[in-house]
Amino acid sequence: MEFPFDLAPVLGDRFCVVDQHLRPAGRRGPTHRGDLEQQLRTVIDELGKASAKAQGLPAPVTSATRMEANRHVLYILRDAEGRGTPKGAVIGFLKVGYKKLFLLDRNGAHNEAEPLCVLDFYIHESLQRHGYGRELFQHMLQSERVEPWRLAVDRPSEKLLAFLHKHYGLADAIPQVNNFVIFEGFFSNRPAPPRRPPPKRPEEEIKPYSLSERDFLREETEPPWPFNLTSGRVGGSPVRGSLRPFLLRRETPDGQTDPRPPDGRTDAPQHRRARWAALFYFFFFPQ
Ligand SMILES: CC(=O)SCCNC(=O)CCNC(=O)[C@H](O)C(C)(C)COP(=O)(O)OP(=O)(O)OC[C@H]1O[C@@H](n2cnc3c(N)ncnc32)[C@H](O)[C@@H]1OP(=O)(O)O
Repeated sequence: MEFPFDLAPVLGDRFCVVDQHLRPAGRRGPTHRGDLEQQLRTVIDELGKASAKAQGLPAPVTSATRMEANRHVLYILRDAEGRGTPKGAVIGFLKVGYKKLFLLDRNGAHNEAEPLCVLDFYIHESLQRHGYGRELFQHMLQSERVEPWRLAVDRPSEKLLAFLHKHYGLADAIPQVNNFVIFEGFFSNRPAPPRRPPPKRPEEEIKPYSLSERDFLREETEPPWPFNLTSGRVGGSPVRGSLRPFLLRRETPDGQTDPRPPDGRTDAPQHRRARWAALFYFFFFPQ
């Protein structure tokens, strides 16, 4: 949608956000320039008219005057590359605002709510179905920090219903008695989208396979004396005992079992059991 003036100074950024003060956040230069303000009013009025025409409405629901009278937010998408015209063009707009509404839930119960509402949405006819609507909608969702299923939509057109279904999976409308449409999930505590994974931790030193690590595991599985006497033999249950020869004992050349650990340490199981026994007596029979 083209205008007879350069749109860059009027709208500022490619995504231009306008509230009731009609002063785009990204606009550079002097804040009060009468010609720019007038041009912005023209842009808003013309966009409102084009949207009304596209929807077959008798009068625009968006105009500069209506913007000033309400606390709505207008997201305007500008063709920043100025393709075809050096003055640039407007691709479309999306208007949202909070409204107090009585809304029915799935059980037909009335709920008072103040959701963010989609009030007017338009992409120029020549650019529809090119993904601009989604780009604009997505920008709004991020700026307003709202999930799509928390929105109420004011009398959506067939095109908008198809759009919401396609891009956000919103299809299951909860019937209302007013003109607003809400979707399944509006009242639910649906979880927020998954968080970004935490930053990767710096590489840790890779620990070599070592007996000391294995000792720690073994001591955890074996209770101290006298609680390890239940299996009928000193040293623990048959299950734990079945692993023991491979873990702790070695065959000596004369066929006897060497109770020392394979690394030559003298911290054999019976020594540890003796220490546990001493501790047990110290605590339970201090005299
Ligand atoms: C609360 C309200 O504002 S209600 C009024 C909504 N506005 C209108 O109906 C005005 C006319 N329509 C438009 O301005 C636009 O089509 C919008 C704003 C609804 C969508 O913007 P677009 O840039 O076309 O959307 P985008 O390209 O990101 O997504 C395309 C999808 O939107 C839906 N869609 C867009 N145009 C149409 C269409 N003519 N017929 C059916 N579905 C359509 C479809 O799901 C389409 O996907 P598809 O092409 O695979 O079928």
